[in-house]
Amino acid sequence: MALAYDPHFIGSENAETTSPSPLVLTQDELKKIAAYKAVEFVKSGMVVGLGTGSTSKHAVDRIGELLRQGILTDIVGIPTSKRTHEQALSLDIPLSDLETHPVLDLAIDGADEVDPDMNLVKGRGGSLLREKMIECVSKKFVVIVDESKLVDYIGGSGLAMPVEIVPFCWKFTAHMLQSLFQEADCVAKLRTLSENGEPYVTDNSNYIIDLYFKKDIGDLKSAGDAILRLPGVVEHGLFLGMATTLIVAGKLGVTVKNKS
Ligand SMILES: O=C[C@H](O)[C@H](O)[C@H](O)COP(=O)(O)O
Repeated sequence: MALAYDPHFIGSENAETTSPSPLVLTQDELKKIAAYKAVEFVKSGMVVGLGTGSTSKHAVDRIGELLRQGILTDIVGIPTSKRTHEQALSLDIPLSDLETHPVLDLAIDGADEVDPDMNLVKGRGGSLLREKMIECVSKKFVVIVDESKLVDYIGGSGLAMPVEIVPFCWKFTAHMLQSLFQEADCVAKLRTLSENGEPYVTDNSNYIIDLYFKKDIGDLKSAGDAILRLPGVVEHGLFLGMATTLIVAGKLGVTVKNKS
């Protein structure tokens, strides 16, 4: 049986706290706990980047709830995807964009992988470009994950590292990407829709190539730079040195780690 969410379960910053109950929390409950903890960083009057994905969804819901209760006021949200835009609209969160607010006070978002230096892989939900544009101009970027997202090294989950590319001659770009990481035994795959096998199209009308590595890709900055040098590439899902705070919810409690 899953435990009902208890906001008082969360402990203080930089401290590991234990759950008052031996019952096992579901992964979604852990995501919610991390998200609610992150929303404690949101103060009235802030411009806040609203992330995308199943973890961020809880944070956006919570911001909407606190606005409705009048606990938060004068919040401006900058959504990182069309999906989050719709969610925020449904919650009456006032929205704006980077052209009006080129600097954000805070952004909260999930991640697909987090390494010990707080480098991230993002974009398995398809929203990496808008996320990166918004999160790289946020004074504080709070990353929220359940403990399953922690890896020893980037690529360590064996799951995809997404790259957003233009649709024009996508097979060529996929081939170039795969060739770039031959030494890591990379396989590049076009992301497709499970329903009909058609290419997945991002909010920016692009495609996504998912890179799978069998070996460590080595220096992450060099890897990211090499990807960006390929002309058909728009952006990649490596978010290096961007996270300022990491909130991890695990079976034993919540950890808040700040960038050193
Ligand atoms: O494109 C999706 C985003 O980068 C998500 O933040 C990331 O995939 C994590 O998503 P979730 O919280 O659903 O695991």
